[in-house]
Amino acid sequence: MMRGIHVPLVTPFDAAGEVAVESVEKLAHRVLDDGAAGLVALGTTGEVAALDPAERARVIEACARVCAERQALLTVGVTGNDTRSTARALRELPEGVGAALVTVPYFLRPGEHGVVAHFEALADETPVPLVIYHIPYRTGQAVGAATLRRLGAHPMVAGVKYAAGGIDQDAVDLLADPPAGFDVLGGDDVFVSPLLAMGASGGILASAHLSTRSFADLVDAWHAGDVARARELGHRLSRLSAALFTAPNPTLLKGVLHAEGLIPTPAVRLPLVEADPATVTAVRECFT
Ligand SMILES: O=C(O)C1=N[C@H](C(=O)O)C[C@H](O)C1
Repeated sequence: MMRGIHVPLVTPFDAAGEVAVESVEKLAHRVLDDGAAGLVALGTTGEVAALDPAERARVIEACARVCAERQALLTVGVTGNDTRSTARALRELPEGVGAALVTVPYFLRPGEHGVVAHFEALADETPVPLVIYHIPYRTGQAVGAATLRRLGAHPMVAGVKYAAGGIDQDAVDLLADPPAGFDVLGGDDVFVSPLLAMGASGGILASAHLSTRSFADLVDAWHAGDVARARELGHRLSRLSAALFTAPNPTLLKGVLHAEGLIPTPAVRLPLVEADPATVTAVRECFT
């Protein structure tokens, strides 16, 4: 269901600090024109925590409009660390949303039994398929291959965005024997190429706002078994991603998109602060 590159869109702000909806739509069309398979709205990259409910609704609406027109999958980030409110947020997702990217409950550290109970409860009542967002360096909660395999057997769990901060033993175990129909998507930009080499279906990558076509080609090359091309693209793109993540995401990405004339301002909301111009220049040198 989730093969290919899914771009977690930034939320651009205009000079008055309001969400620049027109710019969201333009970016969405641009990445889909360049080979992305779908969009992710309200991810970390979209600064979801800094948006109020009305702003979140406008971002989803804009992305849903574009995805409907382009027949692309729209995934929406749903973050929460209690099961009841997360289930409510899933039930309230509007028309046009095709999947939900749901973070492993963060900060609380409920243990893997708690993670299983959380996702099974959500999967039993969600209106759209779930993608588990596994990012232990942000959530504080480990989730092993056996747990992901068990959750992946649920018909409403479509996959995992795998962001363990590297290629760990659980990634190797999971990709050796994933549940049928369960997609493993790279979520750490720098490590997407090795994950694809091991059998991942694609990636949810902020870096794919830039060089979208090359990221899509990277997925295709690994899937087609064109190792020479995949390696060359993988090494090149990992340098771009490494440069892009030398400052907190999406500060640098927004700086670059603004410098390229693709969003009206580089503004981010506190506690994020804008990237300095020298780092923006360093990233631009990686893809020009
Ligand atoms: O918003 C996302 O989805 C992503 N967030 C990650 C992060 O900010 O650490 C990076 C990844 O590329 C996608």
